[in-house]
Amino acid sequence: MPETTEQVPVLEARNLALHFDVHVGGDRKTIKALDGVDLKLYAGEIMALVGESGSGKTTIARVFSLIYKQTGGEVFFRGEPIKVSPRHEREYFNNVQLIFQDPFASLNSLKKISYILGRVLKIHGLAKGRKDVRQKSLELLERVSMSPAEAYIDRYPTDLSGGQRQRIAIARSLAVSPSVILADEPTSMLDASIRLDVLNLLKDLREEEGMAVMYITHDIASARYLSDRISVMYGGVIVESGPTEEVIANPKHPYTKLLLAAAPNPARFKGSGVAIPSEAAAGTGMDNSKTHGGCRFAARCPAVMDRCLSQEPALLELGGRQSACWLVEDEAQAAASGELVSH
Ligand SMILES: Nc1ncnc2c1ncn2[C@@H]1O[C@H](COP(=O)(O)OP(=O)(O)OP(=O)(O)O)[C@@H](O)[C@H]1O
Repeated sequence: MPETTEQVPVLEARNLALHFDVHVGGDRKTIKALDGVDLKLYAGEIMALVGESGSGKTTIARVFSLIYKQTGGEVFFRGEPIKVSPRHEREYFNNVQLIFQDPFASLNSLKKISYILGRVLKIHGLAKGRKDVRQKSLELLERVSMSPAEAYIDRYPTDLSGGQRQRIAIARSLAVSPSVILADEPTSMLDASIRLDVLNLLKDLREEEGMAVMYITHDIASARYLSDRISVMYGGVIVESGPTEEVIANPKHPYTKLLLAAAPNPARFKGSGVAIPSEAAAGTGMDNSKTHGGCRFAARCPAVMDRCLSQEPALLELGGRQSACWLVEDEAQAAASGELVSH
């Protein structure tokens, strides 16, 4: 959590854009997966990135994991622009690790757990000799509560449940002692009964090892359960961000209000992690290949005003919260002039 506003974020995106040129049935289209994202992740915090399908959440994780190169804007690690060269990448991946959605696809099912963990330890020069590699692999298993570790180390991923596989994937990323984990829907492929275990593991890693976690999800209830801060994405930009409880109790952006209204019970979290039925309850998702004159949420916004159709609101700071909405701009101006505004 930021102790002061001066604290340097461990990861930061400034005006980040990623536009994909695609060909659809002979036509060329530009998909604006990210279209000017401003985002900060601070050391030791859990920040949830929430939004419906196609809003750009995975694309952000992929840019921060150097899988995609942005087409605009900048990304920073500890205040320095992220450099892409073999030497810098290695150092970067010692600090920033990505956990994928699908623990079935991300682990080689033909190899034993001992090989999967030992390989990373050897590649990064973190263990030497068979005994040391095995000992450190056992320690990694204990860190993700796969205990007794001896009972798991000689098994194959196919012998394990989805939740256990995700723990192995997390253990593998912990081998380098990262300071940041990017967790892209880490529980969405798991049985409802074990989702909470994996979320609690991420919580423990933050508590015990001080890691920063960017938790990507559709599910605002699990975001509430896990995170200190929520950033809400819509159509390739952040439309609202702030301390989790404040955002849930008093959402500023009409899109966040719709997400909360569409969630079956935002106070619920029993580990079921049911995704927000946003399309059904809040209209259809945005077509991010179309150009929009004003606010990208205007077509779905119940509070739309004339200027929303022609001018795009910037992400505005208001008392430790941020929101990209003209209503909030009005509120900020009223606050500055001592008026009271109610919506
Ligand atoms: N490699 C690619 N080529 C073309 N378009 C892409 C590519 N990757 C992502 N997109 C598009 O970018 C947009 C954002 O996708 P992204 O996967 O980041 O969304 P998301 O919020 O993570 O959604 P989901 O929750 O469904 O994963 C979507 O319209 C997607 O189709």
